[in-house]
Amino acid sequence: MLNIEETWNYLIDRFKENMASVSYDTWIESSKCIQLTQDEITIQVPTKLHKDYWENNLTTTTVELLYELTNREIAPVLLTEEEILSQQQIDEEPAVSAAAQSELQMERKYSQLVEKYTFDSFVIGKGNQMAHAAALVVAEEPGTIYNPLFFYGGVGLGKTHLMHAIGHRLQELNPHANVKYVTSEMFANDFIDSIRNRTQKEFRSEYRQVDLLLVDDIQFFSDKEGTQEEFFHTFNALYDQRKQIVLTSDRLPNEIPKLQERLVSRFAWGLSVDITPPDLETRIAILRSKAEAENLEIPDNTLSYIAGQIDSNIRELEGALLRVQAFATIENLEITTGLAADALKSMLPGKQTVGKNIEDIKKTVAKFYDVTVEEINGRKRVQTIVRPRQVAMYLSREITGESFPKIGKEFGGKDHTTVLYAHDKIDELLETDFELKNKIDEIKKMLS
Ligand SMILES: Nc1ncnc2c1ncn2[C@@H]1O[C@H](COP(=O)(O)OP(=O)(O)OP(=O)(O)O)[C@@H](O)[C@H]1O
Repeated sequence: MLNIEETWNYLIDRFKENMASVSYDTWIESSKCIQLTQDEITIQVPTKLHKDYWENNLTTTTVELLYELTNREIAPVLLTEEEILSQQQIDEEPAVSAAAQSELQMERKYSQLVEKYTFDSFVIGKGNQMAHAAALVVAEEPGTIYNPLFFYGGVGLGKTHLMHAIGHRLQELNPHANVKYVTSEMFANDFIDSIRNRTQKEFRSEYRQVDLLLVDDIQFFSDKEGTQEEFFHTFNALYDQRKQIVLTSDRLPNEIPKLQERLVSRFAWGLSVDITPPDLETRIAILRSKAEAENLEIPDNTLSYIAGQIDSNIRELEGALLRVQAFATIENLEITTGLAADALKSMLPGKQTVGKNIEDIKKTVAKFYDVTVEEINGRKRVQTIVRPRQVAMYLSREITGESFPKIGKEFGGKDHTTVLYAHDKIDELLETDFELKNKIDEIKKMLS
C-alpha cells in the first residue's frame, strides 16, 4: 500500500533538488497531493496556468520518479481548485472521471505534441535564430537536408519547444505524417517495458515506422548501455528510410559521458546547432508574447524590468511572469514595475547574480581565493590555482549559461573539454563537499 504523504514528499524533494528555487516555489510549493491509488496520483494546483505547466513540464518526470519509488506506472491527474469544486458540486463519480482524465493526460503527454509549442509562438532572437531556421527547413523537407538535426544548449532555452514546432509544422503540411515525440527516458522505459512484456516486435515497429522521431534530452542515454544499443538500431532503420530524426541535449554528443562512439559519430552526420541564452531584447519580446497570450496588460517598462531580473532561462522567465500575475490577482492591484519588484523579491535571493558576466565572475573568484585573474586564465596546475579556476568555470556556466567553448575562450583560450571537465567535477563535488558548497554560496553573495 502506498503512503500518500511519503510518496508526495519523495516526489517534491526530488523536484526541489533538480529545479531552480524560483520554479520550485512557483509550481510545486503551490500544489498538493489529494489522492493516491495504485495507478494514479491526483494533484491539486491553484490555477489553469499551473495545470498547463505541470502537464507540459512535470508529468513525465513525475511518472518516472514514481516508477523509481514504487516500480509502478502511476499516472498524474492534475485538477485545479475550481475543477475540484465544480466536480464536488455536480457530484460526479470521482474515480471514473479521474481515471478518464488521467488517460487523456497520459495520451496527451505520450503521443501528442504540446499544442502551444508552435513556430508561431516561438520568438526569434540572436541566440536561437539559427536553430529556428534549421527547424523550419527540417519541418518542410524532412529526411533530406539535415538528418539528424541536433539541438544543444542550456536548460529552458526552447529546445523542446522547437522540436514540437517541427512536429506541428510537418503535420500541417502532411496530415498523415506519423510523428513521435519522446524524451530519452521515455524511450528507455518503453524499451525496458517491451523486454519485460515480450513486446519488442511492437516496440520496434512503433519506433521504426514514424516519419519524424523527436528524442528530447539524449544526455540521459549516458549510462544506459542496452538502450543505446537499441537506439542505434532505431536510428539506422529510420535513417536508411530517409525519415527525419531530431535530437536535443544539454551538450554536444561527444561531451555526453559514456555515449557510444558510433552514436556520437552518427549524431554528427547531420547538423548540430546550439541555442544560447536570449539577450534582453529577446527576453522582453518573449514576455510580451506570453503576456498577450494570457491577455495580461503589462506596461513595457515592467516587462523590461522582469526581463532584466532573469537572464538565462526562459522557463524561469515564464515563472516570474506568472508569479507577478498571481501577486496582482491576490492583491487586486494593477501590474506595475513596483508590484513586479515586490512579487519577485522573495523569489530571487539565489538569483542576485543575474546580469553578471564571465569577467565579473573571474574577478570575484580570484578575490575570494586570493589569487589573480591572470593565474585563473593561466595554465599553472598547482591545486591553489586549479580549484579557483574550476570554480570560476563552473560559476560561469551556471550563471551566464554560456557555451563551454565560449567560456574556454574567455579563460585564456582553453579547450571546451577543460571547461566541461571543471564544471562536472565541481558539480560532482558539490553533492558531498559542504565546505565547497558554502564557499560557492559565499562567492555568489559577493557577486550579487
Ligand atoms: N524563443 C522562445 N519563444 C517563446 N517561448 C520560448 C522560447 N524559448 C523557450 N520558450 C519557452 O520556455 C519554456 C522552456 O522551453 P523548453 O522546454 O523548450 O526548453 P528546453 O531547452 O527544452 O529545456 P530543457 O533543457 O529543460 O529540456 C517553454 O515554455 C517554451 O515555450
